[in-house]
Amino acid sequence: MTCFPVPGFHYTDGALHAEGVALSAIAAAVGTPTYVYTTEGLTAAWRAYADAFAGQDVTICYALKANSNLAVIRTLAQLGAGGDVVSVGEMRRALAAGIPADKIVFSGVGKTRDELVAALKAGIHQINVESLPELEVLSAVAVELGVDAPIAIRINPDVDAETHGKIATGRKEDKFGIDFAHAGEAYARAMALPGINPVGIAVHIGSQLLKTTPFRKAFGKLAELVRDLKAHGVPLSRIDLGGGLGVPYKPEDQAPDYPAYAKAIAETVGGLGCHVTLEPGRSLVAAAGLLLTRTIFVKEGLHRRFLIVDAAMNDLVRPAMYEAWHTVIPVAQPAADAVLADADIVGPVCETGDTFARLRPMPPVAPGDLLAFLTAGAYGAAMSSTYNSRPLVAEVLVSGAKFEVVRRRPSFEDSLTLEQMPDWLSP
Ligand SMILES: Cc1ncc(COP(=O)(O)O)c(C=O)c1O
Ligand SMILES: N[C@@H](CCCC[NH3+])C(=O)O
Repeated sequence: MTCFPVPGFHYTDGALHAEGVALSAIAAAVGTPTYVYTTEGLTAAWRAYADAFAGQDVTICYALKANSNLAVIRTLAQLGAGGDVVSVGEMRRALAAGIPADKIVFSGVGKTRDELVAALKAGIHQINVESLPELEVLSAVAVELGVDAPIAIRINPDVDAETHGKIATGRKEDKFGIDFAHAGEAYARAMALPGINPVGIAVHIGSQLLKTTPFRKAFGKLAELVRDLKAHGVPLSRIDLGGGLGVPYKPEDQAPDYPAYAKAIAETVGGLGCHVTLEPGRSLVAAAGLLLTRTIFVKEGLHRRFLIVDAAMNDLVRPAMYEAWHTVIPVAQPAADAVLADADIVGPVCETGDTFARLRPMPPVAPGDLLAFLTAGAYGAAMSSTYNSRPLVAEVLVSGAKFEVVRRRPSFEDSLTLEQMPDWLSP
């Protein structure tokens, strides 16, 4: 899978379409900036997992943090996905979108007592515990509620995921999980505590991994640990291998090899008699979404040509936050012989970091032209904000020739509803 074309997005009759819908029609109806997701893209991403793991006993819990739009979650839930959640808000979204409680895993380094109470009351499949203090609080809460908490302990395997430093999570200096060396101690405590049922073990080494080698390394270490723990009487029956499989963002990026990933899992943890859970986020939703934006101005500077668009870092923060690349293409298909010229593609926010691309070879673009930022379905809308008092970006889901606004753009009045003026400032 390269970043374009991908299932769901294509040029037809010189115009970029999402399935059977012209993106210009969505822009006319909904305005810009708007995220557009395709059912076809979501389904294709799901199928890649289903095909790779056919015949293996694997549950796929979609990591809602990548895109927590209810319609996106429900589309994946209807294909068979469970959910991986990291807050009570995500847990409630998963339930509201139709994911049954017994297919929900709760991850995260800092769950509050209230969140643990909510998770136990909802009767979810598993809580992935990341520290001894969390284990103690969970035990107390479970005893209070009169239930047993099914848990996995997240282990930090000290493996470099070979990804961007800000999204690597499995090195010893990272905040996630319990050190490999303290795993035995953690399980001994879990076995001794009332209300704790230590059924599983978990690992997640990072995000946007394009190679299988770091996974193989981490899963191999985990397998050794599982054998050792089982030999010491820990009743492990579940292994949660997290998410992390990447997607090609740049045309030259090599798409991850799903069969090799499935093989790495089978060959490392396959023979342990444990049920395997995966928590993919990005790889299920990234390619299924694009950010549709309109060019406001074209500014010819002395040193640069700037395409100033109506999307900004508050709508898609990945380039500002991780120097991430998103391929940008015009909605009107450029002529085959169009001459490319370098441009900086920037948003209106008052930060130099509000730059989506520097010196990007682009075909001719005029004010008013629509552009699409590809591979934006993951960590796009989910990380959007209202910085500079810009309304939250709208989201649209397409299915065949139909499209629907699945999150509307808030009005200015909506944006004021959470604020109030103290009496002493009344005129
Ligand atoms: C515990 C956990 N599971 C799953 C994911 C999903 O990762 P990705 O979107 O890279 O598949 C993350 C985010 O990196 C995570 O922290
Ligand atoms: N937000 C990151 C991924 C973080 C993964 C969460 N653990 C991105 O956009 O690439």
